[in-house]
Amino acid sequence: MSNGWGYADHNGPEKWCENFPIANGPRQSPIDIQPSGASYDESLKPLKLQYDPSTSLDILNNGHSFQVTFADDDDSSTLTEGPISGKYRLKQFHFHWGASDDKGSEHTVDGKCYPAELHLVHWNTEYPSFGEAASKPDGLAVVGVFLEIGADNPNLQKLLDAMDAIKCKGTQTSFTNFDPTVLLPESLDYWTYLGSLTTPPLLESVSWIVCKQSISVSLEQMKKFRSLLFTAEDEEACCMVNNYRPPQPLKDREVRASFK
Ligand SMILES: Cc1ccnc(S(N)(=O)=O)n1
Ligand SMILES: [Zn+2]
Repeated sequence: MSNGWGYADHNGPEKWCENFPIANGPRQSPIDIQPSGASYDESLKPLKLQYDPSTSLDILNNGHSFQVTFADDDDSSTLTEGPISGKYRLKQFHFHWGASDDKGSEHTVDGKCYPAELHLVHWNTEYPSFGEAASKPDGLAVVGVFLEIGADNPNLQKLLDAMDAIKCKGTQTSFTNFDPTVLLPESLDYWTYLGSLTTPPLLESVSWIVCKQSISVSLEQMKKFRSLLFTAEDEEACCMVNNYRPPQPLKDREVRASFK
């Protein structure tokens, strides 16, 4: 893979195993969630997400997605309870989406794809940093939220308005005073399982927490996502779409549900 990993035929998910053999590991993500195969676990606690909007810093096109990065030098924005032990700090959130509304999410539910999926990435404060945590089996916790076509979602608008400033790979702009709580669904019922990062280096360090309820996104708002580019200003333009990894084998794992 001469020019790094991506989502094209020559450097996409089917090729990642060449440079990242863990791609065929025992706890890869995403997965197809089959609700009938998930076991309700009464010991699972409700998610406790406490975010301080003043920790949001900037929004970046990293050439694979766009991400909003948060200050993580103290416990101002954290995830606790839920399926995890201890305290995890919010590092960033980003999305995955498709070229059309029939695909784009990474997790699927009984084979159903959503047009997009939000990932809120947190790291375990048992470890000194995100980088250290990312290599530990209990190092990360990612909350996944499906986006479903429906009414215009005003809570996405600040993100969409910033996209004109980050059209190309490597561009970023200030993105302050944003509370990611507004991106969460009303119900925080969830499925949880042990998995991995869904992009290289595909580290098997993620406790996945996938919300059962989706949030809405309009057709017009999805078109704005698709206006971003994988490419830098001095490269031939390639639309940022289909930046999702397909479901991976469940292998010897269980999926638990926080709800009956
Ligand atoms: C921070 C980070 C890196 C790679 N992959 C992910 S993801 N898509 O599993 O949330 N997050
Ligand atoms: Zn992701």
